[in-house]
Amino acid sequence: MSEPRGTVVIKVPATSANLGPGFDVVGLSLSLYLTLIVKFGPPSPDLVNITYSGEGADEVPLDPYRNLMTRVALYVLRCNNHRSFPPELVSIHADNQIPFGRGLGSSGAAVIAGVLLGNTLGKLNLSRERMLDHALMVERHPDNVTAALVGGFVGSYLRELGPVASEAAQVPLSEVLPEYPPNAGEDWGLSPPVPPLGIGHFVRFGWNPSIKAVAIIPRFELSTAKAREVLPTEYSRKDLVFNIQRLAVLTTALGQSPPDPELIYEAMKDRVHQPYRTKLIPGLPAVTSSLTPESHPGLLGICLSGAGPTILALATHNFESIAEGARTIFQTENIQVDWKLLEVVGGSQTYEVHEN
Ligand SMILES: Nc1ncnc2c1ncn2[C@@H]1O[C@H](COP(=O)(O)OP(=O)(O)OP(=O)(O)O)[C@@H](O)[C@H]1O
Ligand SMILES: N[C@@H](CCO)C(=O)O
Repeated sequence: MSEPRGTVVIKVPATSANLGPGFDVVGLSLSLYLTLIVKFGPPSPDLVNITYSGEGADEVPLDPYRNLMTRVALYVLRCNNHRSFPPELVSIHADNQIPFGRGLGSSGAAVIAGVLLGNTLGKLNLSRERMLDHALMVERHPDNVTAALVGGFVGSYLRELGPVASEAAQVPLSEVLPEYPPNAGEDWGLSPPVPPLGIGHFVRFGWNPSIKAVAIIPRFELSTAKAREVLPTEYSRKDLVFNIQRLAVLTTALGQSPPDPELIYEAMKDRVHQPYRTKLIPGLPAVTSSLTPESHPGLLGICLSGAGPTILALATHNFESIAEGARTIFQTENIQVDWKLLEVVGGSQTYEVHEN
């Protein structure tokens, strides 16, 4: 018989996607965490008890069939021949530092936490690549989930799939993540849409550790879904070339020592998503154009974080003055902000805690 399990901790970082020109391509993992404390005990028919503290604690569903993390865990379990949560699972406490709907990857962190949870509960030993496949069936753009899983400054692409795998990867999310367990007597079977192999591929770029991230966080939420609705479906060649040129430079420039503010500032400009999101985030163009390395020494570049509304300023010093500069501009639009100085960190971790 295998050893009874005690407590497992799962820790997933926040992420900032896009970094300006890398829409749906690059992500950066940052030092705010979603932490799960998962407790096991003697087998019991009772459903797992979920509790939350921190960001989102007053709005997140605690029913394991409605909560995003446990629904993802259940999806991973069902894809790997486990019908449900193991009877030894007693409780999950989530402590969350990542604000919801602000562009700091809260949903990506919840999805990765769910994948790691499913992997732990089913003792599946999935490889990191296979875990990413499962995550990409839920969050279909790879930037946040890849950075949250592997950590650092990461670029990723989705592989073009053949017709069969392509169909499997396009199933509606409601089928990947059904909200409810089957009614009594019904069986939802063991045939969820299993992810095709090797959907996502990634590479980690160099990062100069003297570069920190100032996150300027407006006090309003903007859902990623809403911020994607305003984007066009077609772009001019001029705008695409503008972004590709900058992204190519940025992926190396942020690893160089010393970092070159002139190079990075221009390389963090974007024409694919930020201009269209301005109508949802008053003050965005003024903040990204008024704060420069000349006006605020130490600033390297500034952009929208993920789908917004958070602004991400990369800098080596002078953090408070950069954040206050952004605050002043947002105030003219009647938007209040909070700001945090964040470090670029490693990826997700799962570890057992042995209690005496
Ligand atoms: N820890 C969590 N547990 C359960 N649900 C969560 C958790 N974190 C986020 N969510 C869900 O994800 C939603 C936010 O996701 P959304 O994609 O809109 O924004 P985001 O991930 O914070 O920002 P971005 O994708 O731009 O970085 C929340 O409103 C909530 O429904
Ligand atoms: N690349 C995504 C990140 C948000 O999750 C977007 O900008 O919509």
